[in-house]
Amino acid sequence: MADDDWAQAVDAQENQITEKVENLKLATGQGDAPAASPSATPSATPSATASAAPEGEEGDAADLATQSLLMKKLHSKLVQTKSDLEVLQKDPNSPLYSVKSFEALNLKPELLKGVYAMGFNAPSKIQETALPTLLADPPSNMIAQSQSGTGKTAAFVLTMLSRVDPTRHYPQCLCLAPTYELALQIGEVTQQMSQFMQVKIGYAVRGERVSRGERLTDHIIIGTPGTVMDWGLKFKAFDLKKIEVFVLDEADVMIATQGHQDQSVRIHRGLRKDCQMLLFSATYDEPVMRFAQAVVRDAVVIRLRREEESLDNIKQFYIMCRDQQEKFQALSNIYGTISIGQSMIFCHTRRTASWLSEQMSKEGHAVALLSGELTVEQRSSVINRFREGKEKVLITTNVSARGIDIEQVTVVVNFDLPIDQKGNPDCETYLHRIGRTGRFGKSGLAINMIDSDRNLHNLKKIEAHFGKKIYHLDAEDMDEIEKITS
Ligand SMILES: Nc1ncnc2c1ncn2[C@@H]1O[C@H](COP(=O)(O)OP(=O)(O)OP(=O)(O)O)[C@@H](O)[C@H]1O
Repeated sequence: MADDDWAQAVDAQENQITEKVENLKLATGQGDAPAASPSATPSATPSATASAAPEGEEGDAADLATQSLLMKKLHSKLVQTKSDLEVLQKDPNSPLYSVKSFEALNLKPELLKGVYAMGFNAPSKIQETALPTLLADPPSNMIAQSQSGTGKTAAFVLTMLSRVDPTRHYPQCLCLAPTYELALQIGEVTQQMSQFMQVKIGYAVRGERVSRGERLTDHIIIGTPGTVMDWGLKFKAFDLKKIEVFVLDEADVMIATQGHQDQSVRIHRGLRKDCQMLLFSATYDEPVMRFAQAVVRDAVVIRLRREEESLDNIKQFYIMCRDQQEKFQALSNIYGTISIGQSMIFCHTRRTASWLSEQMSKEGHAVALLSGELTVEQRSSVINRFREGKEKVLITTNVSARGIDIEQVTVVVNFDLPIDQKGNPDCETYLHRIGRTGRFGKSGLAINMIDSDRNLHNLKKIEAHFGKKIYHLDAEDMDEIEKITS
């Protein structure tokens, strides 16, 4: 949809629902705005406690945001990738620069010092190509996509900090994130990187207020769309026309969050045409691209492909069972017969996952349970313990484990097959769950527990989809079980 169409649609919607939205805003907790209070002022660092995922079992917008936050917290190190970088620019003939060092970017010395203080020695793969373009003059717009942990946040924070003028005391950079917690994470990175600069960061998130007539003196505003819209458009606490860099982070999560698209487009319309617009996303599909095109014109597009997952090094089996109890029995036989390093077991619901974890613990297995009712902090601690090998078995639902990479896992058990909302086999999730067990030349093992004709039918569909045989395994036959690892 063209920018103007978007704008018209947004206006029409705005006229119809202004009042309803006001009411809704007060009612929703997720990353949105309180009404302005006449007295309070925004503090520099609001305290945050990450919330647990909502009750629903499969992913909704809030859950996507929780996943993103978890990823951010887990990535204490850069994800190194060998995958290809794809660059699309308006003028394919214009030269593309790439840098191998931060010095080559001619950063302000105090910013360079901050980058090194964070332990960054050299730019990551996406930063090598993105940063020269991001920092060049006149500024270019950019759409950048790459998986979590590859250095996107650091790239746009560096861009904001290199463009900000700390001697001018008004907001010059604006960064939108889908939730309160994600905004705070970006703020933390900004604070660290600017530790040798005199830069003030303001958080336009729920719980932070501006008083009527107040003019913000922060240099960088990081916030959620609803609050930013209120501060910028309704209360005029800062001038959108003075923003030099506008960042939309987590575009894919943003899209899934009700109302954020419209609010972002409205904020965008208040900016100057020559404001540098940047959009970052971990995925790059139709809705993300439509959103991107609505807010970022003539952008250089940089994409880092995800490393391919394949089933080539993975032996796949299925076991027929009558019911859940029998599935557990079969699992017990397998764990009792072959020596398994670390394994992940996927269940369809939280209830099954916690039941199974209880049963396995009773049998003496060191089991970790990763489940949706844990807070982000608790989840990242479960994952870190498992990574360190403190537990050998990680039992989880699909939602809780989405996108989590644990390289040392060699066995994946589908206690329940992955299915989509219509009950059809979810081949992509199947590949994603087990594809990582056979990476880097290691051989992996995938075991599927089947307890109905429907499941068997789904399994056959998965088999046909990938063109890779899934062998039947008799869980009562110990000799046969022993052979699966040979
Ligand atoms: N050039 C670099 N050298 C070393 N570490 C880096 C570099 N750039 C980023 N990192 C670190 O790598 C981790 C991931 O970086 P970053 O958060 O920027 O990635 P991201 O792609 O934005 O991930 P997410 O989408 O989860 O936010 C962070 O711990 C960050 O401090």
